[in-house]
Amino acid sequence: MKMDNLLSVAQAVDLVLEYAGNFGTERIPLAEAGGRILQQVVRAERAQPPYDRVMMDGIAFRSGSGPVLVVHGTQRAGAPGQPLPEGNACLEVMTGAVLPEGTDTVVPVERLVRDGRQITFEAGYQPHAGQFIHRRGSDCAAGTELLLPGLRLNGPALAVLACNGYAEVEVSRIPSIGIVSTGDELADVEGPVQDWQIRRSNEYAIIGALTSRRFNRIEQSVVSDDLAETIVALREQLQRHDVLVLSGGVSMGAFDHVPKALSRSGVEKVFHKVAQRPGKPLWFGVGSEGQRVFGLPGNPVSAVSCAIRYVMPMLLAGQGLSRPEPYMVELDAETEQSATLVRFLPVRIRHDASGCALATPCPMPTSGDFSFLAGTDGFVELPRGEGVAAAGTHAVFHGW
Ligand SMILES: Nc1nc2c(c(=O)[nH]1)N[C@H]1C(S)=C(S)[C@@H](COP(=O)(O)OP(=O)(O)OC[C@H]3O[C@@H](n4cnc5c(N)ncnc54)[C@H](O)[C@@H]3O)O[C@H]1N2
Ligand code: MOO
Repeated sequence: MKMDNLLSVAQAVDLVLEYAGNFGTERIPLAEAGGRILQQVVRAERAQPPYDRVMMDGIAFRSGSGPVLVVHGTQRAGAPGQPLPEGNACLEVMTGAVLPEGTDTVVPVERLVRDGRQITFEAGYQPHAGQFIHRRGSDCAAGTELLLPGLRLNGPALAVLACNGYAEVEVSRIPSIGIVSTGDELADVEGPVQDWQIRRSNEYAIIGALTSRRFNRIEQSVVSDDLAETIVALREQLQRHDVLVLSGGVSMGAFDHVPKALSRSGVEKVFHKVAQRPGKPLWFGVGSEGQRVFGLPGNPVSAVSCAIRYVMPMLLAGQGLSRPEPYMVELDAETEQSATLVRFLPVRIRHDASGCALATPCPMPTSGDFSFLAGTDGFVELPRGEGVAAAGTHAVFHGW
């Protein structure tokens, strides 16, 4: 059958990922590093904690001394450790303070009975020697490898960087992405719109997907359905960006100039058309300087589905993240399959009482109707098959 000659989704994704490469690294201030991908080894600046540290507000004393202790001063956090005098002495201590020299045990203030400078413990209280102290180096030794390249930096990771003196951090560089909309029918988001025009929306679906994944170096541009103008615009965009994401102009129409304009701009085609619905006319190629170029089909459901299924995995792989584990969900209603095409089926996700993710199909009327899409969470990838996929079928989910 003719469709069988088309590339499968799996083959097309593999080809895109083959070209993922990486986009280099950059040093950025620590406070801007949340969500970025670490590209250096982070080592402990010194032992942590760097000193024996008091865990409770109370007193520190030498175990075995007493039973009546005399307070000789206060050891605050942020001050060098004080020596404890000989005899039945103790020091008032604060949480986080250096354990005073000569003490080995801390008793919380709630357990103390105080009379002026004299301290005894509440009736029946027996402190264990060495209690309530964070020992120097109990967290890690100096020089320990704490974080490795490839980690997505979350809050705790930023805290580890801060604690070890990393004011700047080496992370994967965010590629520069040019989003190019093609079409004479496209009008701006604001301003007048004629009866024969539509407002440009695909780039916002793509921007939403990009920025929610922290890809925020984006430039938008528009070209008309004119071959010469498209070539000029694409050559310029190729000089400015690592990745181009075009929408529209990749199917069979007399004004669908994108494949020709790309090849005349030195972009080598890797594939055109994939056995999928929506998004069959997807185009992917590589520029003369390694720029990755996606020609997304113009229909809005096709454009955003292909952005999620192909552009995002390529960008994430280029950040040094491994291929994500498939996120499986269970269909909660039967759904028609296609014998020849993989279906990207929009769904809403909910969880049953046992936590299992259930996907409610929200089939698209056509790939041009997308108002309903905003109420969905993403799509499932339904393999080719005869007839219907029964309720209970497991499928891979891709979130918007
Ligand atoms: N003879 C054939 N015609 C078509 C085929 C085919 O195989 N043979 N494939 C169809 C499929 S499937 C798709 S998908 C579309 C893809 O077409 P293009 O990529 O060439 O896109 P356009 O024709 O430029 O536009 C399609 C549709 O999308 C609207 N559009 C375009 N850009 C935007 C935008 N930025 N924001 C919102 N909407 C946009 C455009 O107005 C059209 O309605 O081709 C089929 N035809
Ligand atoms: O496959 Mo096209 O992407 O339906 O409209």
